[in-house]
Amino acid sequence: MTAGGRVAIRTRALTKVFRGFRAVDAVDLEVREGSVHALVGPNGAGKTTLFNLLTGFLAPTSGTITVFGEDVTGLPPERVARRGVARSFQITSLFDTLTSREHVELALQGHSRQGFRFWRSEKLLGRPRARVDDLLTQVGLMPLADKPAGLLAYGQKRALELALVLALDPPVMLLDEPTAGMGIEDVDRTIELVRRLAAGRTVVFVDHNMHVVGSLADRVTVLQQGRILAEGGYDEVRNDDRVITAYLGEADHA
Ligand SMILES: Nc1ncnc2c1ncn2[C@@H]1O[C@H](COP(=O)(O)OP(=O)(O)OP(=O)(O)O)[C@@H](O)[C@H]1O
Repeated sequence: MTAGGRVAIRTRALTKVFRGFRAVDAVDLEVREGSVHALVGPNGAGKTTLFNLLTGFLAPTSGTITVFGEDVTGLPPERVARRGVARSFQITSLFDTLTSREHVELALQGHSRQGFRFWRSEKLLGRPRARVDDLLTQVGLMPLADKPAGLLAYGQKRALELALVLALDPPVMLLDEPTAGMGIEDVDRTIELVRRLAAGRTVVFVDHNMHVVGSLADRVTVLQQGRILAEGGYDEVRNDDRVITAYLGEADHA
């Protein structure tokens, strides 16, 4: 989790307009290599839209995105992924009848077919079985490797999602609400898991749970109405009056 000298992701004046509505508005974001960076903000602040822009799932209306200094603005997701940025997928993309092992095998096959050649570990390519076991072990699913995904508990499915993004071995990992919908036990297990997965890579995540943000993030960017409202360490932004007001405003409207 130590921040390196390089910038992993940088955006300049990044903007996404939906039919005249500025969902992301002139955002200058800097994610340092090796950091764990949280994106937070009230509902509708633009977190998901920003996430989709960073991973190529949406094309920006204007502004630029660079990954390790290279311009990726407007590139489709698979080409952004090839530059080292991969995101977690939600449970909705799991196949009920396939086992955890089969999911991970598929993810690894997709990975080698698309040729993520910048960072793949040659040593591991000849040992797919060992690699599958290793990934399942990392997320704690080895004992359930041969159970169909449809029969896994909610927290286990979320762990499988993490295994699938890890299969890509991305230098930059984007996690969309990794603890959403979890009970406290699964939340704490996931915090530990993400902390381990973050070693040696850059992680950007969106989460509404401030316990998760406080436990994991080296740096927090607070968005409101598409703009950066505040940025800094967790304690710094938590005590920022503008942030408190933004969240109180949300509670008022709830
Ligand atoms: N495809 C779209 N077309 C029109 N408006 C959109 C679209 N996607 C998002 N928006 C709007 O952009 C704003 C930001 O949405 P976004 O989902 O990025 O916010 P968020 O911070 O992720 O919110 P939440 O915490 O509720 O997930 C919202 O007002 C939303 O209604």
